[in-house]
Amino acid sequence: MTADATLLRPLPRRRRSALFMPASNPRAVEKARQLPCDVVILDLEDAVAPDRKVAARDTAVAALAAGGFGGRELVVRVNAGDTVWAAADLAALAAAPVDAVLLPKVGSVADVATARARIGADGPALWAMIESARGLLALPALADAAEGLGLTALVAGTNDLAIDLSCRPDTARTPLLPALAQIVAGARAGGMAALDGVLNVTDDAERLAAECAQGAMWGFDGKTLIHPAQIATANTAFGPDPETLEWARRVIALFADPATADRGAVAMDGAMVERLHLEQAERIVAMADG
Ligand SMILES: CC(C)(COP(=O)(O)OP(=O)(O)OC[C@H]1O[C@@H](n2cnc3c(N)ncnc32)[C@H](O)[C@@H]1OP(=O)(O)O)[C@@H](O)C(=O)NCCC(=O)NCCSC(=O)C[C@H](O)C(=O)O
Ligand SMILES: [Mg+2]
Repeated sequence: MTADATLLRPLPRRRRSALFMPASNPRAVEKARQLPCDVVILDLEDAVAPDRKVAARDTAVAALAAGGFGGRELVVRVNAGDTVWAAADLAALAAAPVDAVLLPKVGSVADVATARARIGADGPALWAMIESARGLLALPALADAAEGLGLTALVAGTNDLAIDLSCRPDTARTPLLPALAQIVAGARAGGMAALDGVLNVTDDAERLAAECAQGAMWGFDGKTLIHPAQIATANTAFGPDPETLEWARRVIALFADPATADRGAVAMDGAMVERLHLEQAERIVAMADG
């Protein structure tokens, strides 16, 4: 790839922190307009009781129309395709001012294709939760179909996944790690973003920091969250640390220097730096700048 071609590639959005909230909770939705999360996810699925589903959908649509979320990316998680609410959820969001619609319990390309048919070819981008064994097995096919279906992000649903796999996660999430790696690989293969699953515990800052660092290490762009108190930790963990940012700025400067600008590979601090690192460095700086 040439340097010019590199510059033509779109930069990804910052998705360090993606806060879920029940769309049926107007207080939480109101609060989200001021919170420092990158993504707001209004939930119509598991956080909403069956008898409040229709009201929650109406509240979500009204909240989107009212706006006031600033630069935060706006996402609505609808009910699963095999539920009585799915078709009406998607119809209500087809022309809504929403950045993406998150589909839970995706187990096949057909699940996404059905949602795309219901919401329309010109409807919002679709995101898919991978939270079952079938979802994991569908990842290569989902990566291949992503562009055609407007599928732009994969989200790990670690609660449902642990139940479906019948595994017993420890605090280090040991039995889930192969699945998390598969989700990141599927997302990258399909040109999609990858978001890590939630931590249900809201009063253990050390555990949250460790889980965010783990998600960042495994390649996720950010983490889905359930409480405002989790946002700052995710923003720090998924943003570049000062050392990485400094490295990136120096790589950019190196390739801008007339003495080395026409080189493919240069030595810096006793290590090889190539043009692929220049692209990486430009992305790191762009993400840090927001
Ligand atoms: C987990 C909670 C039920 C806790 O609620 P609560 O005890 O009321 O929290 P606090 O009293 O500490 O709240 C303090 C203030 O913060 C606001 N708040 C709380 N949570 C949120 C939120 N998520 N977004 C916005 N604002 C929030 C409260 O309103 C308080 O405000 P104030 O009145 O001004 O003091 C609750 O946090 C909650 O409902 N969280 C989200 C639950 C959710 O959306 N779950 C679904 C997504 S996760 C999932 O489904 C997993 C996945 O599918 C998988 O399989 O893994
Ligand atoms: Mg789930």
